[in-house]
This record gives sequence, C-alpha cells and structure tokens, in this order.
Amino acid sequence: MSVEIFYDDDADLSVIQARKVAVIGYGSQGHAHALSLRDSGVDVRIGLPEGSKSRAKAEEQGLRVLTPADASAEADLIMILAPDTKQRAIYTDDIAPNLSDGDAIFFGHGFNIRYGLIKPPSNVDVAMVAPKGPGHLVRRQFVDGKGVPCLIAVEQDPSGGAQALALSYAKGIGGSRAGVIKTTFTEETETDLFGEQAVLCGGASALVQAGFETLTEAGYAPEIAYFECLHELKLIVDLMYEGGIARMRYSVSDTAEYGDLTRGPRVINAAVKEEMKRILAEVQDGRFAKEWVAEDDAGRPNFTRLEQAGEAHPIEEVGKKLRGLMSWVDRPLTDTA
Ligand SMILES: NC(=O)C1=CN([C@@H]2O[C@H](COP(=O)(O)OP(=O)(O)OC[C@H]3O[C@@H](n4cnc5c(N)ncnc54)[C@H](OP(=O)(O)O)[C@@H]3O)[C@@H](O)[C@H]2O)C=CC1
Ligand SMILES: CC[C@](O)(C(C)=O)C(=O)O
Ligand SMILES: [Mg+2]
Ligand SMILES: [Mg+2]
Repeated sequence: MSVEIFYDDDADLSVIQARKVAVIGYGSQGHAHALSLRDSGVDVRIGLPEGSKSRAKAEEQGLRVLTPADASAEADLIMILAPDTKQRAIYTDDIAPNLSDGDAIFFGHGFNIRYGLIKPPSNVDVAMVAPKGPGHLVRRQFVDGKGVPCLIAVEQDPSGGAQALALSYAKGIGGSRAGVIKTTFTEETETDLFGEQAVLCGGASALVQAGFETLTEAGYAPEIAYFECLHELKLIVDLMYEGGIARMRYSVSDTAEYGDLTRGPRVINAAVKEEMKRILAEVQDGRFAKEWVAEDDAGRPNFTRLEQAGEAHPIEEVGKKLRGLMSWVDRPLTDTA
C-alpha cells in the first residue's frame, strides 16, 4: 500500500499562522509544540490547571498560560497534549463547553478517538499531528534545523480544510522537514502502541536488561555489561538510523555480523514473534486500552510498582556512575527549550 508523504514545500505555514492555538499540557510534547509553533510565528497560549507544576516553566519560557477552559475558549484550534488517560476529563470539563463552529480539536496520538473515549461534536474539525519521536527531541531537532517525522490524520472535516491545517501545524513544529505521512487515527494508534510496547520501549528495555543480567550473573563486571548492552546500543542504532541495518553490518566486524546473522534470530525467535502478534491483537481489540484506563482510574498501582522496580535495577546505578564520567552523554532534556 503506497502512502502519501508531504515535505516543507507541500505545506503552507500561513494556514496555522492564521489560527489561535491552545496547547493543553506542557510536558514532553506540549512544550515542544508550543515553543516551536511560537518560533514559527503562530499565536500560541498554554492551557494548564491552576496549581499545575508546569505553569512556571511555560511562563519562564515566555508563553501565556491560562486555565484549560479559558485557553480553549480563546482559541480556535485546541491541541490536547496532556497524558492520554487525563484527556477524557479535560475534554468533558474544559474543552467541550468551549467549542464553537469552525473550531478544530487536534491530538498528538489517536488513543482517545480510536477507543471512543472522546466523541467530539460534528461541527468541529478533528485531526492529529503525531510526531514519531519523544517530545524533547522534537524540540531539539527543530532548534537544530532538523525535524522529527510526523503522521497526520483527519477524523472529521466539516471545514473542508482539516488536512491543510494539520499539514501546516506539522510544518510549524518541523515535521515536514523530515516527512509527514497521511494516515488514519486507527492506523496511528495501533502502530504506535505496538511499536512502543514490543520494540521501542518495552522490547528494547527488556532486551538491554536481559543482556546485562546474563553477563553480570555470569560474573562479568557491571561496568563492562553496561557499556556492552546499553551504551553501545545507541552507537549501533545510530548506524541503523543513518544507513539502515545494512550500514550497521558494514561497519561492525565480520565476526559480529556472523554472530548477528546466526544468533540474532535465536534471541528474537518464532516464539517472540508469536508474543508480538498477541500484543498487537490486544491493541487492536481494545484490551490494552481497557486495561490501561482501568489501571489509571485505580491510581496506577501496577504502573508505580513496575516503574519503581525498573528504577531499582542494577543497570541504573552503574549507568549513572559511568554517564557522570562522560560529560557529553547526559544532555539535559530541557536544554534546547
Ligand atoms: N511523550 C512523547 O514523546 C509522545 C507523546 N505523544 C502523545 O502526546 C500526548 C501528550 O503526551 P506527553 O507529552 O508524553 O504528556 P506528558 O505526560 O509529558 O504531559 C504532562 C503535561 O500535561 C499536564 N497536565 C496534566 N493534567 C492536566 C490537565 N488536567 N489539564 C491540562 N494539563 C494537564 C501536566 O501538568 P503538570 O506538570 O501539572 O502535571 C504536564 O504539563 C499524548 O497523547 C501522547 O500519547 C505522542 C508522541 C510522542
Ligand atoms: C515510543 C513512545 C512514544 O510513542 C513516542 C515517543 O513516540 C510515546 O508515546 O511517547
Ligand atoms: Mg510514538
Ligand atoms: Mg506513543
């Protein structure tokens, strides 16, 4: 199936520059979108509750902060960049009562629309601009003159201009420097959840920890296990990012490449792929979404327990020590905000 990919020349920045944008939330994606839109000449205000920890940061960075309800009332494009599990309540309490004909509601991820948690009225445009990367790097790349690819999707288009608006927004945050792909809320949500669970976050973290544990349990030094299984992973993935798996294999030794070709499939084997298929099925049929919403409603007991266990893993302690000795590695995430 071929996809449509848009670049800077396909997007008209004046479309988003003509709107009053409210960015709800000022976290990983919120700060990146708000600051880069502002730098692209867009009229931006931030929506955060009274007492929000993020208020001071947004104000320090020169942005005007209102409550989510006031920001929504003032704006004609509302981008919801609060945590996915909080969006339902924000929509019901603060956004829905302030929607008018011709407004647009934007999302950075399709979760709430895909699983029917938010149902906007038919008189507003509903679209998505979803960067394919962490928010802090969306901002860092924008500042560095680069961009993180984005997906755009249109769910409702009473104005007839939702796609041009989404494309223009994506240009405002640097997405069209790298490429903007048109998709649907369903495809973005399902691929994004699968990718972060099985490969990017879940798969990669579990692979690194299992490799580290295997070496340290066999008596090797934790420092060596850290360099081998975590630090060097970035250098290997950088080569894949720059030139694909083939370039990585070109750069590593023939010994490494033979081990890769013959042992890699023993680690990520047919059983692992079957588990990936089960994970995808849970995303597609809504079981993951139901579980995650219930977990959040219950105050995140499992989330907190598992997060704390991850933070207590021995790889974190040795990593902290070693990163402290490499001044260029621990680059603060807010340094380009
Ligand atoms: N993280 C990422 O890189 C990516 C995220 N996305 C999507 O972007 C969206 C935002 O995710 P992410 O940036 O991770 O979110 P964060 O967890 O970083 O967002 C936290 C922000 O939301 C604020 N917030 C919390 N509750 C409310 C509320 N009731 N009203 C207004 N603001 C509130 C927080 O304020 P306080 O400081 O007071 O807690 C904080 O400013 C999600 O849909 C996510 O799936 C998409 C691509 C990548
Ligand atoms: C990979 C995780 C992500 O989907 C992202 C940074 O793209 C997220 O939800 O944070
Ligand atoms: Mg993602
Ligand atoms: Mg995601």
